[in-house]
Amino acid sequence: MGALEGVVMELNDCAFPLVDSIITTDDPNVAFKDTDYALLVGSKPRGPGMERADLLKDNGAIFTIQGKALNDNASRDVKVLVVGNPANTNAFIAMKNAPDLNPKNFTSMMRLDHNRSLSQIADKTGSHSTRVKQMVVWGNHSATQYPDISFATVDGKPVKEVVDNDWYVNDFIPTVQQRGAAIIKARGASSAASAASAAIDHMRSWALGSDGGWVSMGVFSKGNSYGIDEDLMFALPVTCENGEWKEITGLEINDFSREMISKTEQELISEREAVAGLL
Ligand SMILES: NC(=O)c1ccc[n+]([C@@H]2O[C@H](COP(=O)([O-])OP(=O)(O)OC[C@H]3O[C@@H](n4cnc5c(N)ncnc54)[C@H](O)[C@@H]3O)[C@@H](O)[C@H]2O)c1
Repeated sequence: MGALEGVVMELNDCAFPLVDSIITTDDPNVAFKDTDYALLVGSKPRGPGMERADLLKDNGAIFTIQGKALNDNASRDVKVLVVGNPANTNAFIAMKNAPDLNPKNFTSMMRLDHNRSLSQIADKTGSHSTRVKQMVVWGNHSATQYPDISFATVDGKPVKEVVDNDWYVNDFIPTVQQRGAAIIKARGASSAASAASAAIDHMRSWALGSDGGWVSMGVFSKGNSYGIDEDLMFALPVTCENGEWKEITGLEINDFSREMISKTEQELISEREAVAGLL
């Protein structure tokens, strides 16, 4: 709680025009009272020698409590963004522990992966990230994620016509998948500014709309149009309008994409199995 006081001092010192007051608490029932936007960032990092299943369980305990507190206290229209890793499964646990809230209110952060993809394409093609459209990242926020350029355009041209397939498969995909690790290696600390910026992008699109633009969000997969397991928190291509996200349906999935989507789907299914006791 001492460190939190320092955070509040910094927030006050930013003199943000929209900050009215700040409540500090370690009680989720107080923190989530009438909450409209919840950014769940706190989670336990993976320690040396820690198995993935142990990490899932330890973090699962955090997100069970937060899901219940959101269920009992938050606004019925609350928008929840889970950033803390493993973000998709943590969001899934929170959602399952909030049965009175619409599952569509829970999302996990894939926007950083989406933005990383835009930036890599812009760099490769000598364009700008704002000129890259219709990017899709499927699946889990992990090394199995599938950054898919099948529908993407740059300066109005299909990206697939501008870059060669070898770069796409052997350079672009692994670079985006491993970007988090590359940043840790270079900086000695995990991505912070880019992650915070992506969280703002995610919430801004969700709340204010994406103007028809495609964005990637980890969302509840129930009823998805791509044959993906219907009980996962899975990154899909969406547009946002009127405070709601909507899946982009009807995209043609080729064999390569199907294989990549299936791989990340299998990982999420195994994560779900590891936390079955918390759901
Ligand atoms: N989805 C993404 O794209 C993405 C990107 C960047 C970081 N992340 C993840 O976001 C998380 C936060 O990253 P960071 O760099 O700020 O890590 P950090 O270690 O600096 O901060 C984690 C915070 O979680 C808090 N915490 C620990 N246990 C908690 C609990 N039971 N309840 C609430 N809070 C608790 C810790 O006190 C700490 O302040 C990590 O899990 C990281 O892997 C995700």
